[in-house]
Amino acid sequence: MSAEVPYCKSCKASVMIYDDAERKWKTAGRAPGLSGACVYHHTVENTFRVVARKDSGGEVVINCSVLPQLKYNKATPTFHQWRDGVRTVYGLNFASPDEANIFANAMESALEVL
Ligand SMILES: CC[C@@H]1C=C[C@H]2CCN(C(=O)[C@@H]3CC[C@H]4C=C[C@]5(CCCN5C(=O)[C@H](Cc5ccccc5Cl)NC(C)=O)C(=O)N43)[C@@H]2C(=O)N1CC(=O)O
Repeated sequence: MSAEVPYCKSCKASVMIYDDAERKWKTAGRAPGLSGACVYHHTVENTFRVVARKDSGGEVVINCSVLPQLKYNKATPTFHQWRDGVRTVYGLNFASPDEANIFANAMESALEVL
């Protein structure tokens, strides 16, 4: 029984990573198409992380800790973003505002209990 449990359902989004050099968003991963993004809660350590996997092939395109100081930015009703430390900026282009809200609620509740 893993101590790590989903904090929300898997949310459909196109996962983007910001390329600082070119100053543009790039689609994360090799396979095209949508991913399932989920916030996981490690119930023993009380830590959280975001894991996103491509629908086709299951490639992991996000695996990042949700640190207490994380700023989650809802840039539009369907495009949310955050910085992982100082390195990477992740953007999630959600398939619908509902999916965006489900994911955002999980992130915001995680940040409240951290
Ligand atoms: C999938 C395409 C995508 C869809 C939607 C729109 C929405 C706006 N938008 C952007 O990329 C906006 C425009 C300016 C650019 C400039 C910089 C960026 C890029 C890197 C981060 N960033 C910040 O503004 C960060 C955010 C932040 C605030 C607070 C906490 C955390 C963070 Cl990460 N603010 C700081 C101060 O760093 C940025 O989001 N930017 C998206 C966009 O145009 N497109 C279409 C395309 O690209 O063709």
